[in-house]
Amino acid sequence: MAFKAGQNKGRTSRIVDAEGSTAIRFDNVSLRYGTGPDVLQDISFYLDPGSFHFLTGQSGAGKTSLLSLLYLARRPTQGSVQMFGRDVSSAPRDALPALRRRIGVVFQEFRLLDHLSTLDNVALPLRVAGVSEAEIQRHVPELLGWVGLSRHLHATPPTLSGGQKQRVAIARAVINRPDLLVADEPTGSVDDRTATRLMHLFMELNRLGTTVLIATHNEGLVRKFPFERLHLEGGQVSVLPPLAGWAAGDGLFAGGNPLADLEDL
Ligand SMILES: Nc1ncnc2c1ncn2[C@@H]1O[C@H](COP(=O)(O)OP(=O)(O)OP(=O)(O)O)[C@@H](O)[C@H]1O
Repeated sequence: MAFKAGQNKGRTSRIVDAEGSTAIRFDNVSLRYGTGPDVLQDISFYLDPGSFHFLTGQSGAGKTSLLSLLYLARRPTQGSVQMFGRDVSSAPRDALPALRRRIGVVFQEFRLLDHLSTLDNVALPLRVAGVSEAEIQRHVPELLGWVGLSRHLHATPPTLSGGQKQRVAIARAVINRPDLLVADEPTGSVDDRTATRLMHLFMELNRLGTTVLIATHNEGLVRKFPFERLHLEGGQVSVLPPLAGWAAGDGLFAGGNPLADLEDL
């Protein structure tokens, strides 16, 4: 599959594996809002480059807060966050836009631009990166087809259902094949069958080298896929083993490309 257009050239200084993905390291990170209590309390963890994790925890446990540190919307109150081979928590403000372009984000509330079409929303990261219009017209409809939105290329977000908007948001997050994908409840507005198919899209992205972290309340999904869980509780984090009882390659993809039937959505 080729849902990006030549974006990996000229990148340097990362903790990388052979695929060009990134490692994540939190050291003694705390986060609080204003004068409130610590939402994250002195947490430390390391995620391998090219890994795939679920982020779990009850409502209010701090999942969105942790993701906001990863997509560089906030800095920790204490501690350091290492990504792309550097301490991003102390990176100068003018370094942040370039770092953010390497991160795909699916926001819980989608954050689509209502005045732009589906196609133009998804094309945004490519346009920012200077990808040619010809490539955009080739790649964006292809990806929107994979997520089942071929018939909605020119629709604007206010005319779409919640599940359709969610798939536009997912397409926008993955189109540029980011080094890191963080997704906040990315299957919260779709049915189980579509959720499973979207997981296949994330897994395909991961296979191509992207480090993936998916926050979810959907225990059925967590039980279905064999990924470790970064679990938040009481401001603390633990890395827990997969809930699914099968190993990657055991048969989920038997019969070919898992993305092949996404067009039927
Ligand atoms: N902007 C903010 N200002 C003040 N408090 C906040 C802010 N954002 C989150 N919080 C608080 O931080 C805590 C963690 O919230 P967060 O949204 O990170 O949890 P969550 O695990 O993502 O929850 P959910 O599963 O319901 O989305 C909550 O107590 C919440 O009220």
